[in-house]
Amino acid sequence: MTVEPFRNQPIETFGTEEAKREMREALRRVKAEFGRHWGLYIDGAWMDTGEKILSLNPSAPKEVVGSVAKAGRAEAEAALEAAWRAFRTWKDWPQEDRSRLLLKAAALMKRRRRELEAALVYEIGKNWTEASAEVAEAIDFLEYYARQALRYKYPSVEVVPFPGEDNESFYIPLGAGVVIAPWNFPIAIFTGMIAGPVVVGNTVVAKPAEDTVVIAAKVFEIFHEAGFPPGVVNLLPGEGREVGAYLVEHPRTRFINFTGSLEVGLWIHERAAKLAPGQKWIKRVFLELGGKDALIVDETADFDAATEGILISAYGFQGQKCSAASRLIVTEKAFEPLMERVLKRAERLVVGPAEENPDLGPVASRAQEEKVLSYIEIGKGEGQLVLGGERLEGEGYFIAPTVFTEVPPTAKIAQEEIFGPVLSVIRVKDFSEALEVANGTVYGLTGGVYSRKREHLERARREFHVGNLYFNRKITGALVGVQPFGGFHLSGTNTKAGGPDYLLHFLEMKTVAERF
Ligand SMILES: NC(=O)c1ccc[n+]([C@@H]2O[C@H](COP(=O)([O-])OP(=O)(O)OC[C@H]3O[C@@H](n4cnc5c(N)ncnc54)[C@H](O)[C@@H]3O)[C@@H](O)[C@H]2O)c1
Ligand SMILES: N[C@@H](CCC=O)C(=O)O
Repeated sequence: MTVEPFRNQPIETFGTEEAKREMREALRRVKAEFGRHWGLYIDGAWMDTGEKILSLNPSAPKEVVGSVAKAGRAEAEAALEAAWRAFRTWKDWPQEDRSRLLLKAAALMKRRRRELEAALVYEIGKNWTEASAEVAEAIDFLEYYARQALRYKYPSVEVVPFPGEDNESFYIPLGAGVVIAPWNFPIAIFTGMIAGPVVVGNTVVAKPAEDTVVIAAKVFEIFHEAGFPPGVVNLLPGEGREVGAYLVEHPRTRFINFTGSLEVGLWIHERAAKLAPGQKWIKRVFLELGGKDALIVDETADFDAATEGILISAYGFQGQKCSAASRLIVTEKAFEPLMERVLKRAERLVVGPAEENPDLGPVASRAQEEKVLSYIEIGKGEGQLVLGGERLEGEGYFIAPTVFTEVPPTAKIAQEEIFGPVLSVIRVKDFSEALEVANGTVYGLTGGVYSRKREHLERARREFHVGNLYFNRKITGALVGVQPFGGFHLSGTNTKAGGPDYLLHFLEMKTVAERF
């Protein structure tokens, strides 16, 4: 098999008239299919159930983007059964052939790129560039894991020779596992969490988040067209607490690949550790969870560059990224010049319906809106509200970019993940205190430093304890293969998605020794 070296997909910023025209056309086409219904996808076939999950447009929640059949326990059983049946043969496919299927899926995704971007705009409220970056990431996961998997081809492990014996060790897949995904990267994370285990010979039952079932169905149209054998990938939309929990506790679930909140992640960790009757393995559990990510700016920083990095990190996709900057830690001498710039730029940010490509679209759902507004109320008692702090006019879930200053490091809005367009600014006396505050939460996902002082950057490299640390740039938008992604502490098990070790999580090593 010959493949070109991996290269990241370009992200469209819609600067040209042609790109804008293409996107408007894609939005028109996706809107024309509003209300369409998809089934579950089990054992290579689409099937319906009596119940539906409706997907709403958060910019205009009266609009139904589409619906997907809702799975219950019977469908979960059927999907797991199909996945185990498929595993019997899929595990023995030559690695090149499995990789080729991912490359085919990537090619199909590229052909449908604008349509998928438009679906993200309507289903979850991403602006055009955020949508483009996410579809690019989904394609990257397919392309990257297809190539990485070739490293584990039989017999790939070097062992020390021993006289009179033939010793070999090789990797084998685990079995049928469950993928449970969040709504905030409903194509990239969803695709990546499926593609990784599957390409090395596992099979998967995938449960998308309830708010993003349409984009999940489109991913499965692509898997179907790519030609995955029946049962290798199965789509099981349903309620997390019902069908998700059922799959987590099921004795035939071999591994759980979860991305989502700390609360649900810890619950899964606990439940998956319990041996169910008939279960004969210890489930492998991967949990990629939340963040309370901090950007530090010191007095030597380029304040203009820092301002741009802060705004995109704090407000990109309305702050609904696990990597988002939700804390800004500023040294005393940097405070005034920096905050003057940040507030001047932030108050000019445009909030509106995602299809109009504003700086910020709506937050994802009514539940998100309520959660963010409740944190804003808490913040009013903890810091000084200097920008935003309110819901904006309009049908959609629009929240103004919000800034609180003089926030104590121990405040709730400086400790808990808000997952919205809210920035808590903490003033510190010097860089040492900045690092101490930055490390002072239960999370450890992303972080960043704006400084021109080499000593500060090197100190942060050693002492700022996060999985993804960025200097003099935004702290979001890790690129597949370039910045393997995952965090420390309660941010999760740090699988480093899009990194060279990711696929190993879904393999185990077998050793065979033969005495001659
Ligand atoms: N670390 C990362 O890479 C990363 C990436 C994206 C999002 N996140 C985190 O995800 C969170 C936002 O996503 P969310 O609101 O969809 O998270 P969530 O935990 O509410 O839901 C995630 C998924 O879990 C399912 N679920 C809910 N309860 C369940 C249960 N009891 N058993 C099994 N499944 C269950 C949901 O239906 C959904 O599919 C944020 O905390 C964010 O930081 C982390
Ligand atoms: N990997 C994404 C964040 C995913 C979590 O929401 C980033 O790097 O910004």
